[in-house]
Amino acid sequence: MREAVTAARRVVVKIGSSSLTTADGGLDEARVRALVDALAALAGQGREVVVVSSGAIAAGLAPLGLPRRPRDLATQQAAASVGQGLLIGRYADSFARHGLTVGQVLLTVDDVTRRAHYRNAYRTLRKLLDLGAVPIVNENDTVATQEIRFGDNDRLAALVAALVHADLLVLLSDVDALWTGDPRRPESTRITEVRGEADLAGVEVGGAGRAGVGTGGMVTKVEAARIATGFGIPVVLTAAPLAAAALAGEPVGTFFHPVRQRPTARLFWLAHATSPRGRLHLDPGAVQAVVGRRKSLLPAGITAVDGTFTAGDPVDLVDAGGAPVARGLVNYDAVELPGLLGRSTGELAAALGPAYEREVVHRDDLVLL
Ligand SMILES: Nc1ncnc2c1ncn2[C@@H]1O[C@H](COP(=O)(O)OP(=O)(O)O)[C@@H](O)[C@H]1O
Ligand SMILES: N[C@@H](CCC(=O)OP(=O)(O)O)C(=O)O
Repeated sequence: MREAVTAARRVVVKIGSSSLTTADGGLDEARVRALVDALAALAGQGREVVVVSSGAIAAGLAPLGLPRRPRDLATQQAAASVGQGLLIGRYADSFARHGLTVGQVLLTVDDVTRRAHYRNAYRTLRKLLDLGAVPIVNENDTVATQEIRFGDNDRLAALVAALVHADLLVLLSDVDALWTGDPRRPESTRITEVRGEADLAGVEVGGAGRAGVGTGGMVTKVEAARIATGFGIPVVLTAAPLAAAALAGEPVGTFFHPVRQRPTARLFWLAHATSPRGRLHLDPGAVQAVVGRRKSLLPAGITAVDGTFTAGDPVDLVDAGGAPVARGLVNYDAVELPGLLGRSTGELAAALGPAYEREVVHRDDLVLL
């Protein structure tokens, strides 16, 4: 029996497209209902459930007469727009059979990475749970552009788990566990527990199983498990039909133990959840100061700036060879920086005023990569 599972009060359950659709790609009502039965039982025990559900694009294909998952973003967005409504309708009906109400929550990357936004997302999710509703989360595919898109709900689920301070993350897929290699190969074996990085050494994590249905395959699930366990949240990875057994603490699937040693949640967030909006090129002295001595980054050590960002955005700090060495929240807009580069803070304060004495990235807002 897995005690971390049975003791969990707040649980985030992520379900992949491959577990919600039929072989020809339509939404499979029986599967949604079976999953909801397992989740409703959990809610019936007084535990809080947040569902992160994929399947909007898959559910929109048939109604639009599309034979397979489109490659271009605009058609994917159209499919998601049609499919999301059908998907939430299925969940609403299935949960209603158990007397439960669902709330749809569509999130973009910004909603879970920018501080002001994630507080907002947290408040909404918290309120839904307080009111006894089941939040059904998905990425807001219809508005997300390629650059600002997660594209995979595994990572989104890990971030939502961190956001709501979940006690457990369950990743449900069409494969019963993490295997040492492609599960179809005879030499591959099931991995029952992962205690840390060492247990993942040598594991071959491949792409999506059913071509045209799932997106990230095992790569994004293992990454999601790393993110969640880094926040101190245990993870169970298993197949959708084993959801009830997994939630009852039975030793099915793969259990990822939480990693004890962890950076503060905010910096972990910065390293894993944010996409950099630009790059600051550092001279060797600045790399030494930031990486070696954990100092703030000053304008004097920056040689060039790429990207269009505004103050508060995440940016990567790169060395002379262009390799990222750290990520941080920048204190200036991209357009302001070129005029400041190479100048000391004293000189800038004298020329431009005391506001220009501030660091470009403060050391409290920096995480080494
Ligand atoms: N080491 C591995 N262990 C388990 N499954 C793997 C592994 N490598 C690749 N896979 C594939 O990953 C698939 C699950 O990912 P995906 O199709 O994206 O699912 P979902 O739609 O649930 O997110 C499995 O069907 C399996 O074929
Ligand atoms: N947001 C997309 C899902 C993207 C995704 O992560 O899919 P999957 O790999 O099946 O979990 C959708 O609803 O179609």
